[in-house]
Amino acid sequence: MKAEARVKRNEPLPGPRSGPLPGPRPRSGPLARVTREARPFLRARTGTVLRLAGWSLLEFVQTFLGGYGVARALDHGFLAGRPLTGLLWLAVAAVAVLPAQLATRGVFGRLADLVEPLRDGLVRRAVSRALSGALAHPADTSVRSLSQVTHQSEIARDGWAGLVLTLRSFVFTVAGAVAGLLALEPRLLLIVAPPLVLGTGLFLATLPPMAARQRDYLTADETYAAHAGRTAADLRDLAAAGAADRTVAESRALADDQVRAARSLARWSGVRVVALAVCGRFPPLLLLLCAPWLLRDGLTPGALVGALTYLTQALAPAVHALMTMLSTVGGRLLVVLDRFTDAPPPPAEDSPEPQAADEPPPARHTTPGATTPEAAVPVAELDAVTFAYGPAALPVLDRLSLSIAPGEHLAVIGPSGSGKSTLAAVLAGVEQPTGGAVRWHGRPVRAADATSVRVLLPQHAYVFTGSLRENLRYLRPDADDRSLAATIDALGLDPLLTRLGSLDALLEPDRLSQGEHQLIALGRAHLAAPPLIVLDEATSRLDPAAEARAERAFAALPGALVVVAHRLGSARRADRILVMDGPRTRCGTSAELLRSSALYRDLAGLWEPDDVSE
Ligand SMILES: Nc1ncnc2c1ncn2[C@@H]1O[C@H](COP(=O)(O)OP(=O)(O)OP(=O)(O)O)[C@@H](O)[C@H]1O
Repeated sequence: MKAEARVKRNEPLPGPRSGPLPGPRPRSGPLARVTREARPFLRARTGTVLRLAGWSLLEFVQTFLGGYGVARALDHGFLAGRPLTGLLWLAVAAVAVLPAQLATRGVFGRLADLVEPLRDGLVRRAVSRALSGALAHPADTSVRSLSQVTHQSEIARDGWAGLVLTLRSFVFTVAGAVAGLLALEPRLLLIVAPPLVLGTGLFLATLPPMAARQRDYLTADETYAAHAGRTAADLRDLAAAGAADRTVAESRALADDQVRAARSLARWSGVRVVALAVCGRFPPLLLLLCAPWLLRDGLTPGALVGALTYLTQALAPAVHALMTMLSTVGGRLLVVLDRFTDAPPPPAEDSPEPQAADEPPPARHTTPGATTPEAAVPVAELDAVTFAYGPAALPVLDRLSLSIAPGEHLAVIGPSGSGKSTLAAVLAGVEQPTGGAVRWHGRPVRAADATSVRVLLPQHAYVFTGSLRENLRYLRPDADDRSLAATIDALGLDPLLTRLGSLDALLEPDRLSQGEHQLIALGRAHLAAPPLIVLDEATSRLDPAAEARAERAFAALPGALVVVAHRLGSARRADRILVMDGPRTRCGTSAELLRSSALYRDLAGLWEPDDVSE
């Protein structure tokens, strides 16, 4: 069933074939991709486009009469000594505004037929993709799909509506102005056309690179945000694993990428401003410069003023509106539409099958409580430790004393908020106690000893882009292949290794399940084999059998193991159990706790029977 549900890489998205932007993602720029995919959408709506054009003709008439009326009012009216005729022509120019208002109503009526199908198609596509993604990546939650169904499809709809309105208005205004200039004096076109064509050409030339830069910028921004989010979530693990420097270097490189992308975008924006100036400001300037020569050569003053009316009242605002629209909303629209043309994510291989945990627990290297000189010194010790998250806060740990022998396996249990994670952090030296003392090997905790004495693994596992070998050897760079193989075998990492192909194949954290993240982090700690390992929900994404296997693998190491446990089975595997219960906190074997701790009796009764079975 699983194999059937897979989605092939670059397979066309399921969903409406006639909907907008169908098909796989070709290897071209975002503008070319979106244009190619938009063509069939527009072709299917030729009738709507023609009706929009029909209404827009009224805008053509308004523009044409705006300049022509002024020219005639001057030449045939006021300058010819016929003020009434002049006023009549001005009235014609003014009345032409009324049908244009009618056009606006008609245009808005038709607009919905062009805009809503786009939105519906995008939503259908995003939902299809989310469903395919969910089948291919059952463990993933797709924030992107949610954003596409809601936010991004709305941006696309609004952007598309704005673009249609502006583009339509631009085309008919320019056509009206050109027709007016031709009617007044064709030579006028020769003067204003070159800067118009040059500016428009320059502007159009900036579209593809701007679109690509905009996408680069967005990608750099998203990559940085994703990295920052992961870093924040894994902060404790990063600190515990001594990966701070590496993380800072990665963040810096990503921030540099972002700055580079922003600079490049800004450079192209500069070119666009120049295009706007050439297109909008140069034509009236040129016309004024040529005015003396034109007037001497027979151009009437009315035609000159009419031409200036076209350039300043119609052309310049239309060019400005179009360029502003394209560079703001247009850019966003392009990027959003391009995202919808993305191929669905490649399928995850089948997750590793849960490992059977039927092998007997391996022999322990060190017996807790043994009387060797080494065992006499606890690997970690809390001496009347008090810890509060602020001067006025109630202490989470209140004069807690605890001693962990080398090789001992301790499980920590308790209700939510009872302080299990806090204890793990204090024990691992990540948090400093407000009172009492924490000692490792009988000595006060020193930051310098951190990674050599203990590894703390919280729920969010730290996995970086690189090979499996690099990830596993992170805390022990000199580990040889035999040790690596032993760790892989002990933790059940073989299915992942088989899928990757080799220890040196590139491992991309985003393509791994959360369980695989945890297995890699566990493998790293296992290979390092420090004197103390603290697992704080570090196996929460593993099934009970894989969790049991991991805990047995750690228990087989010579170091001590402290596990914040959420299953009774996990607690029962330990040599001792610490029940966090405020002033009634108790520590002992399961049999002892059944007698001494009411909370343990309750928890043991509440936990599922199959938790105990393995
Ligand atoms: N960074 C923090 N700042 C302030 N209070 C905190 C902080 N972290 C934990 N606490 C509080 O300290 C108490 C103990 O939290 P802790 O996370 O150690 O409990 P827990 O037993 O591990 O809980 P859970 O099983 O839900 O993870 C809780 O009341 C919690 O709200």
